[in-house]
Amino acid sequence: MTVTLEQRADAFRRLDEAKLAFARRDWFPGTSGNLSIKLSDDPLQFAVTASGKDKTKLSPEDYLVVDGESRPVEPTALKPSAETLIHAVVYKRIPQAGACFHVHTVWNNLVSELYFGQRAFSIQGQELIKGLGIWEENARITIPIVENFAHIPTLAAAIDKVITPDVPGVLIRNHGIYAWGANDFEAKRHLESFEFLFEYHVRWLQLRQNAVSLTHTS
Ligand SMILES: CSC[C@@H](O)[C@@H](O)C(=O)COP(=O)(O)O
Ligand SMILES: [Zn+2]
Repeated sequence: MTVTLEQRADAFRRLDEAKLAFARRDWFPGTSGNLSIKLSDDPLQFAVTASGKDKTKLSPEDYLVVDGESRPVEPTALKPSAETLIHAVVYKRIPQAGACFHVHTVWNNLVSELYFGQRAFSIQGQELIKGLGIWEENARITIPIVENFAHIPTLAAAIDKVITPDVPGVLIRNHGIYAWGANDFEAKRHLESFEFLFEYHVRWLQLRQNAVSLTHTS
């Protein structure tokens, strides 16, 4: 299937929108983060952020199109995100994924470190779990956590082993989250829901700890 110039331009425009929305929340500290939107399945091609850019800004050199091996499909001086291989793994492992977003936040880093021992973080009974597309009564979700291997093929292989269509995300220890969805709208909803759940959980732990300390000092 050939990707048309219109599809490419539409994906770049959607990436601009997602990028600005996340930038407003300070989700791209120090040029971290990367975003992609799938353009075709067979052969796999997706639009992805160029490496090392300031993702709080828009420029004509922000994105490029790559194939399933993370190689640019068009002549370009741009370098794809250093973590493009992870996007490729998500699209190959979860064929229904149409967009994949990665951000580093303090809340996702705290949760990834707190629960790395269990290699997963679970949470139950929160309304925002519905934001992940899970509507059962009192649902519990479990997001896997992988080690932050510096060697990206090793990191991508670790992610490949643990992701499933049951939960649309994976945490990397003291690094960040990858969240995906059928399209950019859904991937953004999933990412925002995860981040709400992480922040809620860490704040709740802090409040509980403060309450315990108060009981012991009074
Ligand atoms: C300087 S932030 C850390 C980066 O190594 C990486 O984790 C990241 O998210 C951004 O890398 P990039 O190559 O710009 O997509
Ligand atoms: Zn990263």
